[in-house]
Amino acid sequence: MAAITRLVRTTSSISYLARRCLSSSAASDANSHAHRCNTSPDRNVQWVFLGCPGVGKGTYASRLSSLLGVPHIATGDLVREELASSGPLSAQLSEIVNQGKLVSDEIIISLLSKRLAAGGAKGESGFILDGFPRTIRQAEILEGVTDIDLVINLKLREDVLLEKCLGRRICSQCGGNFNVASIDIKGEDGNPGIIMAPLLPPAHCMSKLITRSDDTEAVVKERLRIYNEKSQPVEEYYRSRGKLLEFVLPGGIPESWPKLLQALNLDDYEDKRSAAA
Ligand SMILES: Nc1ncnc2c1ncn2[C@@H]1O[C@H](COP(=O)(O)OP(=O)(O)O)[C@@H](O)[C@H]1O
Repeated sequence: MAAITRLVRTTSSISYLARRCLSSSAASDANSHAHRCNTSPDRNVQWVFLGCPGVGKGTYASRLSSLLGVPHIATGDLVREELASSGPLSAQLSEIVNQGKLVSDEIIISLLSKRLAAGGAKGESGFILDGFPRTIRQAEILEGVTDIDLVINLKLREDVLLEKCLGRRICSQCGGNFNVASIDIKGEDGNPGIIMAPLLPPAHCMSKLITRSDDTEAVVKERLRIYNEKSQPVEEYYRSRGKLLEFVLPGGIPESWPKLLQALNLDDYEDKRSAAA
């Protein structure tokens, strides 16, 4: 309970800086809202990324965060930092994460509150959340304390998700995220194929690559199962509030990034920003 009260305090203190991208007619479709969203340089977005493990939430959230100048806050990273710190929660978290289960709402909200408070103290405003909310309860708590402008729901077929999770690599030195999976699925029965080139590290990272301990086949399958059970209802939660933008990834970063920017009406954002300067 204390953690939730803290989240209330920290998110309310930053929410006044947010501008609503979506208009108040919540029943309207988020896709058309997103097209009309007039992002300006003084705007601090409060966006959420949803999507299955391996879909690329981290990649696209991090790119958008650099483009828009707002922090990218991934609760999975907060959990991994806590694990690495060998703090009081670390043994308990390690068991949960390595089984592919969700950490309790209390713990995740406590980690998120601390992160938001630390950002607030540094003058951060706006955010792109990645990996939160993952349960209806988390969504309700978030909705109760702040205005989420837009929820981007990334989609990719399940066989690709598994391959992408198994191909994930992190450089133990620079922390860079890479992917060695090479996806080339031919279209069949009227369904389109999909090609995703690997995202290979530079030569100096090659010998330092590590794999997340929860990116094994059994654990990824369990995480996908849990996503369908606990997190898919969160999509419906935001859809019914007119905040959900569905985005089916057409391929790797080179094809998907420009199309995502287009869907968000951000394709000429840099030009708009320089024109306004
Ligand atoms: N919002 C959350 N609620 C509960 N557990 C979470 C949440 N975010 C992250 N976790 C925990 O951290 C793990 C890693 O999260 P993340 O890096 O987002 O993985 P994924 O690749 O599955 O999206 C999850 O499997 C879960 O145990």
